[in-house]
Amino acid sequence: MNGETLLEVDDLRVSFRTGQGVLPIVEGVSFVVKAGEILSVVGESGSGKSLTALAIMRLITDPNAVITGSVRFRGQDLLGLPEPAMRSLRGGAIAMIFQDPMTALTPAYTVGAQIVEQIMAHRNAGRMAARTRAIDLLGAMGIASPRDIAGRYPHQLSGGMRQRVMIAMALSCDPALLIADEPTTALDVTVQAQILELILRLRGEFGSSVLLITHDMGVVAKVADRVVVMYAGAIAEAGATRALFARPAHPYTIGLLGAIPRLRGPRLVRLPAIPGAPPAPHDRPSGCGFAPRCAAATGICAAHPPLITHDGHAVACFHARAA
Ligand SMILES: Nc1ncnc2c1ncn2[C@@H]1O[C@H](COP(=O)(O)OP(=O)(O)OP(=O)(O)O)[C@@H](O)[C@H]1O
Ligand code: NI
Repeated sequence: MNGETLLEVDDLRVSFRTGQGVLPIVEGVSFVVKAGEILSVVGESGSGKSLTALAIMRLITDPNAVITGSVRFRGQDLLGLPEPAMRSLRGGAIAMIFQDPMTALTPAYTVGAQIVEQIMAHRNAGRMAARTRAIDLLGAMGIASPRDIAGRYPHQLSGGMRQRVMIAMALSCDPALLIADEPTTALDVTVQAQILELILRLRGEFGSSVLLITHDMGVVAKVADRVVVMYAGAIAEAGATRALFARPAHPYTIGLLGAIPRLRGPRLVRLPAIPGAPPAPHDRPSGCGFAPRCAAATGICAAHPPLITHDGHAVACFHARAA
């Protein structure tokens, strides 16, 4: 890891024009992904994780979407890039994989043919060379008989195998950045672990940076170097995974980690998952989004807490636990 900044997201905002006015969803998110690192964005459903990723990739197609802020990849502003240039980045220097690989795979072609097409479209490779590389990649994904799998159609493969194929396809053009949105959520636990191992190995073997979106703190603990915790469209807390797990400062992170053991009678029990649910986008409070669910909330939380960074650990909470 050389620590160089690869992706820089600054005050990213995504809103939608609706009949009732403009609905903000992503409300000013900033983070960087450094070369060779795995950064995880974690948060409950509806916190704006996927829209953040889609905005970075310029894949929000809703004509009512309003996107502001800046996204820089290797210093280049992606939000202002002409679409043809953006298209050649996608699947090239920046690749994305989704929860459901079927959305990215075409049912009518064998998976081998799709990887070959991808390689030929983004690199100056002939069909033979592309085919060799496709087979090599499938092998590198831990697929025991890559030639056999390359000849199959997506629907002939298991969910875990399809996810491997999609990762192989994403890596086929040596992306500097892989954006993975809940890549293991649809898989059973064993396959989940295998896919995470695979993502972890990518950095070593391919040198890719990874922006990994998940709602699972266990996944974060396993693979992420740094983590961004999102709540109701904003960053609640961000920092190095180890520091954040050792000393979570935001009540939401503390809740996510189940980190406050409480004495109940003679037994030490963990608090259950955070009671309540995140606010719907049209129901978000004007101040701290977490306040309605927060045991520490007071009057001051009616204001929006600024994200304050200290030693690389950022927290947006008036009642942040001291580090
Ligand atoms: N085109 C749209 N118009 C209006 N609202 C939208 C649109 N697309 C998404 N949203 C809303 O934005 C919110 C955030 O969505 P997003 O998919 O980014 O959340 P997420 O954090 O990825 O959640 P999950 O864990 O469920 O994937 C959701 O409440 C969703 O309903
Ligand atoms: Ni999502």
